[in-house]
Amino acid sequence: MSDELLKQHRDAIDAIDAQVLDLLNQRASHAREIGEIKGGGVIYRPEREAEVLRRIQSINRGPLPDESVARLFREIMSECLALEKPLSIAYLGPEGTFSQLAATKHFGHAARTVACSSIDEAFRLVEARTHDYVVAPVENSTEGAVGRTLDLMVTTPLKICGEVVLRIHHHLLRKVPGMDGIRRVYSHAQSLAQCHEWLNRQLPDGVERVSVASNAEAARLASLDETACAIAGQAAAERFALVKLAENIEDEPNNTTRFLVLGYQDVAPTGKDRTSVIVSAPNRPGAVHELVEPIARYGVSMTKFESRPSKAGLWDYVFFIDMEGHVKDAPLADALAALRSRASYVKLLGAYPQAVI
Ligand SMILES: C=C(O[C@@H]1C=C(C(=O)O)C=C[C@H]1O)C(=O)O
Repeated sequence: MSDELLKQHRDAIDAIDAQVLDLLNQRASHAREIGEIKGGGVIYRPEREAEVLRRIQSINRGPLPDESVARLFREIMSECLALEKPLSIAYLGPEGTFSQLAATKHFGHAARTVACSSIDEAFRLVEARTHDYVVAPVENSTEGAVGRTLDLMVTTPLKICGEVVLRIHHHLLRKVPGMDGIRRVYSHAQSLAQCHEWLNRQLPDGVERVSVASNAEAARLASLDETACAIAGQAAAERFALVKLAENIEDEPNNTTRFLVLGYQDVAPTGKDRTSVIVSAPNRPGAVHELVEPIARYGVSMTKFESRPSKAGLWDYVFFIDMEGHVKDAPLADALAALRSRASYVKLLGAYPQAVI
């Protein structure tokens, strides 16, 4: 490699960096001006952020991949927004949980993430306006619904204003190397279930499986006890300086969790949205079929249908339905109007941009 050639490229990079820096600060100045125009109103605009990310991907000519440029612009917007007003995001802690990763993936590193001791507490702190948004897991591709989040959605006054999709990798972590002398494995019940087959095959007989409040809590407990190990992700491994005994031990290679972002805010349509509702049907034959019939009739794509006990009466259910489209746009608006006329109860949980990254 010629030293002269190397120097030429590095000089070019230095000059470009100076321009990039200048342009970033120009962008930030506009964001700050926009903050003034908003005049203390809602600062975070998910519809605009989704539009920025989708546009960047559509005009990207490489060699950086679309996903990389979207990640970079995610951080740029995060820093610009923080000049208008720093956001605080409540999540199920402690630090190092997948919920925290999801919060940072969605809001970028300039947002402050606040660990809460339960999903309930995270909702309550945002409902009380102590924090701006809550990020809560709602479903996992292997294990299905997160019941507690769904139950909180029934009563919360908060609206869904975004979604985050996160690939979940689990590792077996321990304070010391080697499998000898392990007596128990800590993890969240969902993660124990997601790694069930691997644990059956690989763990020595008699190792107790102990479910705890979060994976980060599992990692913390394992950091205090050499006879224990934990199933948790990379962030928790780093935070508690644990040794990785085995990597990516999830049974399902595409293991993915979907999180919802909730706050006091309605979101305008972007052209690629999702709408979530809770409905209940009168308890008679064919009622559920009648309820969803308009969704099919108007050609709306239903991306989720989940039932939960309503807690109002025995064998009484509410249904969580996600549909592609925005409640303000046809054909979803028409389908929802028809659905309202048939359901005994409908709650609009929110209409929000589909996850971009
Ligand atoms: C600058 C704005 O405020 C925030 C920052 C954005 C950005 O940096 O592009 C986009 C949307 C908002 O979350 C805006 O509303 O346009």
